[in-house]
Amino acid sequence: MAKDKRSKAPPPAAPASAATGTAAAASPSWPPFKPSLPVVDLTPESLVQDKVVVLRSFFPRSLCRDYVSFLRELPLITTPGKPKRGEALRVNDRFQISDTRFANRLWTETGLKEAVLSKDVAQLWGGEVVGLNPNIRIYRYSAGQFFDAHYDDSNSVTLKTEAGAQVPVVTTWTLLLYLTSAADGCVGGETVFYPHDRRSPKEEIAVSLETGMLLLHKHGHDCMLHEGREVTAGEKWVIRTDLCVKR
Ligand SMILES: O=C(O)CCC(=O)C(=O)O
Ligand SMILES: [Fe+2]
Repeated sequence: MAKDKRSKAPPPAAPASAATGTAAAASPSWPPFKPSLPVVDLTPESLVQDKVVVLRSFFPRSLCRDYVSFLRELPLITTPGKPKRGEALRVNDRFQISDTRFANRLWTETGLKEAVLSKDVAQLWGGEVVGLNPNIRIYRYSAGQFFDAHYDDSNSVTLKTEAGAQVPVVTTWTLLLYLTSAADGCVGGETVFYPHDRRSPKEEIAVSLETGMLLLHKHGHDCMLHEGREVTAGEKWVIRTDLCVKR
């Protein structure tokens, strides 16, 4: 695919307040992080040098189960089948909310902050990481659903700190937290990267789902072409946000 005709992920939706003309949607009562996190020593593991890093067992299996039961009750919306020009075809059910508190909790109450800022990987992120994008996206892919090949954009965002300060940031890496896998009956759904901008099976790097694994991949101008492969049985559940660095 030519770089100038890059297929992008659909843009983040406007906040609920702008979309509906009402007050921003109430934050869900996300389940507590129990047992307390992290449950394992979170050692970032590089899958593609400087581009893809994973943290295995970031969420224990029991917590993934609690989250899937909870997320199932949220008002997920099935994407319309036909993407706008230049946008990737995404066929899944999705819930999206701007939730600063949950983004802060994921960052500070899980061991993620320490793992991301640890000196072995701290230089990867393209600046000083200050937190996660409050734009939280939940995806459910059932049999037949997928996210076609695309690139993720970098976005400018303002982060609110606990102390009330506003910090201008830019997103640099995508964060995907897988809540299900083959162990839970989900077949397919791998996240597949194409390092040379073409969808070549010979060059693909397919990351299999692992329950509780967190994956980070570089996005913006040198994002790798990637896709969420079709799920053929069971359900793939993902929490998506992004790393934010100071701008
Ligand atoms: O679900 C996946 O494996 C990929 C998701 C993705 O590419 C995205 O959220 O931009
Ligand atoms: Fe993506």
